[in-house]
Amino acid sequence: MKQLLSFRVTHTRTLSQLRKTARTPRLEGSRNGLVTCRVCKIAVLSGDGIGPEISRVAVDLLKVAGDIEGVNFDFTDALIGGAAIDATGSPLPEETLQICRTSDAVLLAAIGGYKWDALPPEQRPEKGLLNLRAGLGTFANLRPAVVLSHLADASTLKREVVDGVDIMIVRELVGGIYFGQPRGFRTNEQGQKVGFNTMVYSEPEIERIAHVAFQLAQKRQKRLCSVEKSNVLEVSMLWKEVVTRIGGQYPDVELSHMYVDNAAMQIIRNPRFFDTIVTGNIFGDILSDTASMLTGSLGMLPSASTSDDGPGIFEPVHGSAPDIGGQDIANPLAMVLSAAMMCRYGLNMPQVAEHLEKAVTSALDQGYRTADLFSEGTQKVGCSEMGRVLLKCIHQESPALMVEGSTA
Ligand SMILES: NC(=O)C1=CN([C@@H]2O[C@H](COP(=O)(O)OP(=O)(O)OC[C@H]3O[C@@H](n4cnc5c(N)ncnc54)[C@H](O)[C@@H]3O)[C@@H](O)[C@H]2O)C=CC1
Ligand SMILES: CC(C)CC(=O)C(=O)O
Ligand SMILES: [Mg+2]
Repeated sequence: MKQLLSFRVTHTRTLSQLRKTARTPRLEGSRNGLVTCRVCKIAVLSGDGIGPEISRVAVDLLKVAGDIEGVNFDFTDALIGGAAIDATGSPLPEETLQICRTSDAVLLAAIGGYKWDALPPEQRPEKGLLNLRAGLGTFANLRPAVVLSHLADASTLKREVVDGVDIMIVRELVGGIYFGQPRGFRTNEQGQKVGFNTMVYSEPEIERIAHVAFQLAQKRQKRLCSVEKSNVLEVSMLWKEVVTRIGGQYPDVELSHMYVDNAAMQIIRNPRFFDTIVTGNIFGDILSDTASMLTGSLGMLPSASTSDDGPGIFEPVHGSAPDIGGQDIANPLAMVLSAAMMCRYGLNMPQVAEHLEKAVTSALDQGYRTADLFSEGTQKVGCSEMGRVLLKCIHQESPALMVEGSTA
């Protein structure tokens, strides 16, 4: 966790620079003319599957950490994904988008599930998430994959391969093949059904994500690897050309290029080669799930998605895990670390983030593991039990500030 923390501290300034309109929490209440509390409006989108279980843990921790630091989190629950389809017929109701737009940040768990898999593309839960990202313009998705020393043996790869890994994947989030037109189904001349999508990027779209990635790399190890498929795809040829040109403005950053198939292999073969990666929407999606296994579990990877203005979206990298939904066995740590990223980068409240991050470190130090990370010699806990352990850790760190009525 030390490495994760040091990444966070080191990069705070870059990320707040990226968020040109950093959300400034409102001030509320005064005692003898002194401000006593800050108010942060958070849209909570729990979604489907394990979503409600893991977001409950994060919200409970935020309340306690906020109380300790004099921050009043004003949470508004809103529907997205399958839950929204069931309630309203739409995977992203207009009301949800409005709540998100008027919030300081969006804390999202996950969407999707078997129940909705047969729906047409426009009506699926995934469409709700894509439309939310597009609606808020969150083009820069930062997905850190950091191997914590306590968990190096939890990876399916050897400790000597994963020890010390600290990769930042910068994924373009509102363009590429997930959004390109035309898309759909048609019938060809032979009467056969054909499905098609379009992978498209414009120069400005590549330029803005490249700037984000170079600026992040400047604050890290100053090595940026641009991942694409320019040996085959025109869209990737343009990607490489634009990233190379933007690189001229960042002579202190060593830029390399890699085809995505090779990158997937190198992440497994020699992950420490990578410092910062910049890539398009679908490649970043796939490579971040790949990189998650370096850390021991997909349930460990948080993310932050930022725009030029407006609230960011903070969500774990994983999906709704319908295979384990409702069983209280999911790992809530990616969700908790996403909430920490929200506090640190979305709300500029590093002191609140620290409570959450330290609680995660401390719970792992004490040997608590959810099923995905469990091994002999550690203590297996469920999702809500891990939540209680984390709350206890926060209270142990700040005993003098123990909040009346809180349930450690
Ligand atoms: N951002 C989002 O909301 C995303 C949603 N999805 C949706 O989620 C649904 C399931 O997709 P999958 O491909 O199965 O991906 P998934 O990420 O939900 O699950 C993949 C595997 O990882 C496990 N897993 C994931 N998160 C975990 C956690 N926190 N703790 C313990 N184990 C965890 C699952 O049990 C499963 O075995 C689909 O409907 C998909 O479209 C998928 C990815 C992202
Ligand atoms: C639309 C989502 C399901 C895409 C995804 O897997 C992700 O963003 O990680
Ligand atoms: Mg994904």
